[in-house]
Amino acid sequence: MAKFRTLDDIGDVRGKRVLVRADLNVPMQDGKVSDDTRLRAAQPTIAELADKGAIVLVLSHFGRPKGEDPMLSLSPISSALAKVLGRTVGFVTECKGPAAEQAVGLMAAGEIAVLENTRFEAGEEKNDPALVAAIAKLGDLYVNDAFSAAHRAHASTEGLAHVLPAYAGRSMQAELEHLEAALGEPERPVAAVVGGAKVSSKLDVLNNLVSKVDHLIIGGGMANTFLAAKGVDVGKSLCEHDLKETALGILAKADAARCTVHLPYDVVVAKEFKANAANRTVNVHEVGADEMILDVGPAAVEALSDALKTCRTLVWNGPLGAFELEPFDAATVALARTAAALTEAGSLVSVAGGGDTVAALNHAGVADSFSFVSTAGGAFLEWMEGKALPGVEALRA
Ligand SMILES: Nc1ncnc2c1ncn2[C@@H]1O[C@H](COP(=O)(O)OP(=O)(O)OP(=O)(O)O)[C@@H](O)[C@H]1O
Ligand SMILES: O=C(O)[C@H](O)COP(=O)(O)O
Repeated sequence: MAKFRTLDDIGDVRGKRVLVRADLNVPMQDGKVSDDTRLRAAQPTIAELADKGAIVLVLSHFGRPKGEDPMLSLSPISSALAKVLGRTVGFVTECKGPAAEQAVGLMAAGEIAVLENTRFEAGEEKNDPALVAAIAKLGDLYVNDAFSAAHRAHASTEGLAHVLPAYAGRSMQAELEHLEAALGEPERPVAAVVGGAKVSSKLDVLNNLVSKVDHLIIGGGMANTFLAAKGVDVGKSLCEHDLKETALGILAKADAARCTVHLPYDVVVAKEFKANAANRTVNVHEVGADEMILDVGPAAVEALSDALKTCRTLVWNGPLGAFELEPFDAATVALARTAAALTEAGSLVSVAGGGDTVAALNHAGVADSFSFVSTAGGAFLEWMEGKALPGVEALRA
């Protein structure tokens, strides 16, 4: 970490406007934050800066909006952040421009405000210098505390670091230190569990991961795409049919790299995507045309647990099933508990990351038993692949 400027190097911030890029992209259910891990991760940096008299302006994206979308406003999340911090948090309805400048101009030393979703701006994901300059007008200093968004070279995650004095926040610093300690030189065999719903963005990662791990356990929507690629009829399951060729390429690469790929052979299916939907456990070849695969089946989970017992290191991103909807949480909970028990027994180093993955581990009651739980999903996987993360690189001293 010596290569990065941190809050230890930031000097006197009293009265200075500090733009803090946090990751407030938290899971929501029924309009409420269902897991506040990322908000708690943002707390040390925000509190430290506010206590030192800075005017703290929190920047973040939320979801993947196409332009302005009231459903993806950060307003409700700023209230949740206030609860976590135990402090008053204001909300500014823009992240740049005259209205934002006026609102920030009225803030006093030690006050905190969240600015509106940076992805409402077309220039955010393009890292547009004009947007970078407009946001930079609001601040004197920039602190990046969003390791989980550091794989994006966006205006708020990368561009700002080039135009304002830039520092790593406490959460960013802790993530980099812990990941290096746990996974810098992982003990083999290494298993990776990759599940969840972001199939297209994670397929790229798998392509690189197969040459680095000994066991690749594929679950969630990811598994459906691989099963379909192998000719299985997955019915109405979440599946990216246009990526079947890519999936086959990954399987071939895994084979060449002697990486064992584990795909479910029994699955839990339902006709509706809702809690307690009528369901049945079937062989993957027996999924009905009107059914969805919502979880890995119990026989496959037992085999996965056995495979895990032979491993020394585990990296986990993405739940094995639709864990928010009981009983489709069963596979994720069972494998998480096996991993936690192995970690507690000292035979496994377990590192997990991902917004929903962390929520799933909390749901299983085992997050504290893992060796390290990262707030990051995609960024965590790219770090694991050995890729340079633009948001981290831009902070190098
Ligand atoms: N078989 C399935 N069908 C539909 N959705 C599924 C299935 N399995 C898992 N999911 C959904 O995947 C979502 C989580 O996927 P996601 O890829 O976002 O994981 P994550 O841990 O949040 O990683 P990241 O931080 O990279 O987003 C959950 O909402 C879960 O319901
Ligand atoms: O949830 C995440 O992994 C981060 O917040 C990044 O979100 P993104 O994948 O939409 O860029």
